[in-house]
Amino acid sequence: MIELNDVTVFYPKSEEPALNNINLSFDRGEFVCVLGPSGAGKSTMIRTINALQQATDGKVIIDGSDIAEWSEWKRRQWRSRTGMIFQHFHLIPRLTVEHNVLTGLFGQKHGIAAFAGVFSQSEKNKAQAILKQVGLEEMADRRVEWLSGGQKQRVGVARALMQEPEVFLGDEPVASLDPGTARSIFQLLREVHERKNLTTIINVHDVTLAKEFATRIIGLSHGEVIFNGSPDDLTSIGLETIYGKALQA
Ligand SMILES: Nc1ncnc2c1ncn2[C@@H]1O[C@H](COP(=O)(O)OP(=O)(O)OP(=O)(O)O)[C@@H](O)[C@H]1O
Repeated sequence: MIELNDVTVFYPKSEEPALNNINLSFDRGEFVCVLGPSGAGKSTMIRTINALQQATDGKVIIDGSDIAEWSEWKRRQWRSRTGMIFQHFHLIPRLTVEHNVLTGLFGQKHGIAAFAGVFSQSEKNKAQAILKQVGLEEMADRRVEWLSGGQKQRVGVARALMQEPEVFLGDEPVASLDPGTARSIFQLLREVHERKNLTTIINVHDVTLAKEFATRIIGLSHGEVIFNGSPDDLTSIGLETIYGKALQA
């Protein structure tokens, strides 16, 4: 379980906190979508959960253990248990699809071995099996730079799966995709989430996708939680509070 207890994050030289006294918990099996306008603190929350950003105040507790007390090695271990998916994919364009997927082992292997493409046959077989799950088995040898945005994000999901994660964190993973492709990526994420019984936390701007796929929605505004409930409970009034303007639920 992931718990944020009274978590506040100030960036250096900022007068306003990026996260302000956040209290949230995330259970295994939850598919949580985080909504909020630009600057609300969504990325900061993901980075704080991933131990990339330290809380200025409060505690981040993973399975009962306080992140602040962890060694850098333990933090890295935690990151290797969390699969990250990004808006701009963060893939290596000139490498093949399969090689990019294998870089998901980066946290578990020696960095140079991972980068130089030194992977065992069993690791390659695993990458192939994962590529099949995300519908890219025919594209293993293709360079990533030749793929469409949706295909690139499937590679991003496959790379995260290579880590055998317990947690999936997405920072606007569909913001660069057209609506149909965005929906198919959410379908894939939800499918993988259910198959692996993950904890999934996705920042998203698209309210319709959040309402369709999330088991719970969190609304952030100015670093504060202003909605935390089921998709059905998110009314147009709730959305107006999150975004500060009238939106249709
Ligand atoms: N590295 C940083 N240094 C200083 N301030 C930062 C830094 N990163 C984010 N901030 C500030 O912290 C606040 C929260 O930013 P954050 O990126 O978490 O919001 P967000 O909801 O993810 O926004 P977006 O939807 O635009 O990605 C903003 O005011 C932002 O300007």
